[in-house]
Amino acid sequence: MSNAHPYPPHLDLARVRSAHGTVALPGSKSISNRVLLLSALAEGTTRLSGLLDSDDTRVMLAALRALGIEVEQGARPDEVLVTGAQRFPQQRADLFMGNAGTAIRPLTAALAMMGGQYVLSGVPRMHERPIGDLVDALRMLGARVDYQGREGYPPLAVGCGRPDLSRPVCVKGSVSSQFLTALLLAAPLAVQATGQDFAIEVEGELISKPYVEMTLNLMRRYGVSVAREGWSRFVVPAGARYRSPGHMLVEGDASSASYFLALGAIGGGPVRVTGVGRDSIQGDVAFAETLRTMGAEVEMGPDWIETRGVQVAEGARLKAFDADFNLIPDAAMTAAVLALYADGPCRLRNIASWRVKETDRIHAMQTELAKLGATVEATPDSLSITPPAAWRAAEIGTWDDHRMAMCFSLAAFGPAAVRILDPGCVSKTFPTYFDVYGGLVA
Ligand SMILES: O=C(O)C1=C[C@@H](OP(=O)(O)O)[C@@H](O)[C@H](O)C1
Ligand SMILES: C=C(OP(=O)(O)O)C(=O)O
Repeated sequence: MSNAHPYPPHLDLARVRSAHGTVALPGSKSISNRVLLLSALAEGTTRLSGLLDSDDTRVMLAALRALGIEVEQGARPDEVLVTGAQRFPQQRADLFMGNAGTAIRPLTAALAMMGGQYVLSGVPRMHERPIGDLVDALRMLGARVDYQGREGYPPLAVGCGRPDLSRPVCVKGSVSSQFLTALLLAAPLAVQATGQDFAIEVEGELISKPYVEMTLNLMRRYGVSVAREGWSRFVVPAGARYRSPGHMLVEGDASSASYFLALGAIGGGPVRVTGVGRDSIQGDVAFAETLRTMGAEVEMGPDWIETRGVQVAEGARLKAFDADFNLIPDAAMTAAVLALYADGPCRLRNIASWRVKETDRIHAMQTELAKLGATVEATPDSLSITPPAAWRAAEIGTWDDHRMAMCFSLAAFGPAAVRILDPGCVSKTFPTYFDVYGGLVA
C-alpha cells in the first residue's frame, strides 16, 4: 500500500463560484474488490480493466497475492490479469485489510469456507467495525473463526473447520449488507462438496440492498446464478462454480461521481461524469434522482451522467429534502453537505449504518456541519440539518474518512473560509480527488 500522500496536512479551499467540465471516473471500489475475488476463485484467467487503484483495492490485491494467487500487470496501467485457483494455494497467511469492508468481509467468508491458518486484521478503526453477524453465520455452518481481540470485531483467526452447507444458514442484514454479500460470494467454494443447494436466509431487515443486487449480478457473470425469494432467502445451486468471463470492464465509481454531480448542481454546470450512467449496476447512480428533487437538471446516457444547476455562490438555493437514504448510504453523505445550500431544513432518514463505517459518520457530519454554522440534530439513525443563517469559517476534521474529505470540498461555494484537515485520507477510494476537483471549479 502506498503511503505517498500527494496532499499536505491540510488544504485551504479556494472560495469558488462555478463548476463545469468532464470527469472520467476512477473504477468502482465495490465492483473492483468483488471481481478481484471472483477472478481469484474462478477457473481461468480474467483480464480486469478499469480497476480502481486505491488503498482498498491494494489491500485486496496484496491479500490475494499472499494467498498464492497469480496477479500480473496488464498491458494498460488500469489492467490486471488474475489467474484463478479454486482453492487458495497458501494455507497460512497474515492478511492486513486496512479499513476495507469490501475486502475483509468477503475474504473472511472465503477463507472460512476453505479452512487453513489465517489471520485477518486492519487499522484500529477496522477493529471497531462489527463483523459478528458474519462470524455467527460462518460458525453456524461449522467453520472455525475466532476473535483475537474484542468479541464481535476483527482481528480474526480462521482455522480448519468443516463447513457443512447441506443445511440453510441465517444471517442478519441490519448492520451491513456486506455479511450477506460475503456468504454469497464464498458459497460456491463449499457448495460443490454437498451436491445440494445451499440456502441463505436473511434475518430481519436487510440494509443497503443495491449492493446485494450488485453481488448477484457479478456472480452471474462468473457463471453462478442465485435464486431468490425477495430479500429474505437466497439459494446457491448445487454444483455452482465460478468460471472466468475472460474480460471484465469495471464501471466508474458511482459514489465518487456524487461529488462531481453535486458540483454541477451548485456551481451552474454542466458537469459530466463518464464511466457510469443508465446501464450501471451500482445503486448510487440513484443519487442523480436526489439531485433532481433538489432542483438540478440531470441528463443520463448509458455510461455518463450530466448535471446543471443553480449558482449557490450568487445566493440561489437548492430545494430542501426529507428522504430515506438506506439504499444509497455512501452518496447520502454528499446530500448532507448539500443541505448547507438548501432553502429550508433537510432530513436524512434510515442511515443507522453510518455509525459503523469509516467513522461514526452521523456524529462526524453533525460536528463538522455545525462548525460552518448549520444547526444539526442527530438521532441513532437520522440527521436533520438547518442551513446556516450566518456561515462561520471552519477547519473541517475528516475523521480518517475519505467521504468526509470529499463531500466537504463542496463547502467551498459558501461565504466562509474552509480548511480541510488531512485531505490525504481520500486515498481509501480516490487518491487524486482534490486534483480532479480543482480542475472543475473556478
Ligand atoms: O458491498 C459493498 O460494496 C458496500 C456496501 C455498503 O456497506 P453496508 O452494507 O455496510 O451499508 C457501502 O456503504 C460500502 O461502501 C460498500
Ligand atoms: C463504507 C465504506 O466503505 P467499506 O467498503 O469499508 O465499508 C465507504 O466507502 O463509504
